[in-house]
Amino acid sequence: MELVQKHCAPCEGGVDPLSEQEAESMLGELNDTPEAQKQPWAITADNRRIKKGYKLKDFVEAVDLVNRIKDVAEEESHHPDLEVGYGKVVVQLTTHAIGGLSENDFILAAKIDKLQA
Ligand SMILES: C[C@H](O)[C@H](O)[C@H]1CNC2=NC(N)=NC(=O)C2=N1
Repeated sequence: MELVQKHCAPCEGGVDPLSEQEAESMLGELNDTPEAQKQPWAITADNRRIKKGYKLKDFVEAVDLVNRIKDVAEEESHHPDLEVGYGKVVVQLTTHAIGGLSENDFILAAKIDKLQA
């Protein structure tokens, strides 16, 4: 099943974060879409987060995207760290309960990519 069709599973710890190899493999799947061609997601140097910057027309469009991210984050009970500026939204995802990356991060990332106009 594609990442975008899956749903975030509750994660309360007790499992290992994804290994570097597992994370790289999921990143490949996440970036293998038209939405990710312009600007791909990247794994941060500490291997604990994935990150992507979206370019928008202006501040209003950036806040609009944040509002749509809010809805999907609440639906999935998984929440990104967001930085908003004029014409930009930077999204970072990690799974706090395990101190690193889980499949939930990649699922939410795939759903956020679909929100772009
Ligand atoms: C029970 C519920 O799934 C957790 O409290 C969620 C809430 N949102 C979350 N969001 C993110 N990004 N990481 C988490 O570990 C997390 N935990």
